[in-house]
Amino acid sequence: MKRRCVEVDERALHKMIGTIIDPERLEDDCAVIPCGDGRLLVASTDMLHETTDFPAGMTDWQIGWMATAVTLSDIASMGARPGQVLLAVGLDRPERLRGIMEGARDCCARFGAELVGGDLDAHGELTIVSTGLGTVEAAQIVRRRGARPGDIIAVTGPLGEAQAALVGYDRHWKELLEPQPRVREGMALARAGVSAMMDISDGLALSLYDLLGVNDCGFSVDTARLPLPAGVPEDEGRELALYGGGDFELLFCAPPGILPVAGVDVHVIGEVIRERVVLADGEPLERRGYLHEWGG
Ligand SMILES: Nc1ncnc2c1ncn2[C@@H]1O[C@H](COP(=O)(O)OP(=O)(O)OP(=O)(O)O)[C@@H](O)[C@H]1O
Ligand SMILES: Cc1ncc(C[n+]2csc(CCOP(=O)(O)O)c2C)c(N)n1
Ligand SMILES: [Mg+2]
Ligand SMILES: [Mg+2]
Ligand SMILES: [Mg+2]
Repeated sequence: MKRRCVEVDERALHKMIGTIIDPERLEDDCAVIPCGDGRLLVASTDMLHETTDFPAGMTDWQIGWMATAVTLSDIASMGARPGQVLLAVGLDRPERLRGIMEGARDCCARFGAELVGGDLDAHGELTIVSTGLGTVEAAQIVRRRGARPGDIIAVTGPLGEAQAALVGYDRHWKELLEPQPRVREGMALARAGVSAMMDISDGLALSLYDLLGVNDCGFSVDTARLPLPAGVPEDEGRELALYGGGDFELLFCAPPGILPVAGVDVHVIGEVIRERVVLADGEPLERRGYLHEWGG
């Protein structure tokens, strides 16, 4: 939530969590758990609330879909195959449950996962926590750490569409409300040998800073190369693409030689550099995006 006087944001609180659990655990979109014979389990859990995540006019089916899609997107970002999803629903009105569950089931089915459990509670504000499990060969997992100078930086699709819908570009309403996790793309990119990957839930700029936080190199993007939301004037589109949240495309780095990757829409937007900074058109990029904040 945006507040005028910001004292703490979620990234600062993550640092505190890293004094309580192993900080390396916080470096990726999912927790990574060995499960024998060279395979890894990846697990993600994400909480969404009516007031901050479910815009007015969204159907209950779309709410269930979105809550599931955000978690499958984290699994995709590790190059993993989604397996199971559990949905915990803090329900404000009982008649909403069927639509929410059907949306979650349909999103699971679309991306090869199965809805296998969850929890149910009465709650003043509709709140949904989705938990997803996936699996990946240890040799194939992709983490946020691993970028190397000279790698290209790329994304899997247009940026800023969800935020464009929020500021009134109705043609992007469906992209905002029914995000499509890049599950097939994540697995194909992992097989192709990308060096680092994450999803862009909080906007490109914050995501680049997340990569900066766990790599020993920097990230330089060329704003003229950003895939912009259709139907938006270019300057505004660039602003939405850099700082808007809710897109759920994959952001990755890769040795240039692995491109193209069959069946994946790849937009190269920049290059990994030696200096530990995030640059846009050669200037330091503002660290701003969809960030939960607590103010005084
Ligand atoms: N309260 C917490 N306790 C332990 N680990 C946490 C906590 N919150 C986040 N993490 C871990 O920190 C890492 C990053 O989490 P974060 O929520 O920033 O990523 P994300 O789920 O990809 O982003 P978003 O929530 O915007 O979709 C993940 O590995 C997550 O499991
Ligand atoms: C009012 C409103 N603003 C933005 C969005 C897009 N959106 C959906 S999930 C998410 C981030 C990940 O969530 P979190 O970081 O809370 O896990 C974002 C930015 C929306 N649906 N509604
Ligand atoms: Mg993520
Ligand atoms: Mg999260
Ligand atoms: Mg977030």
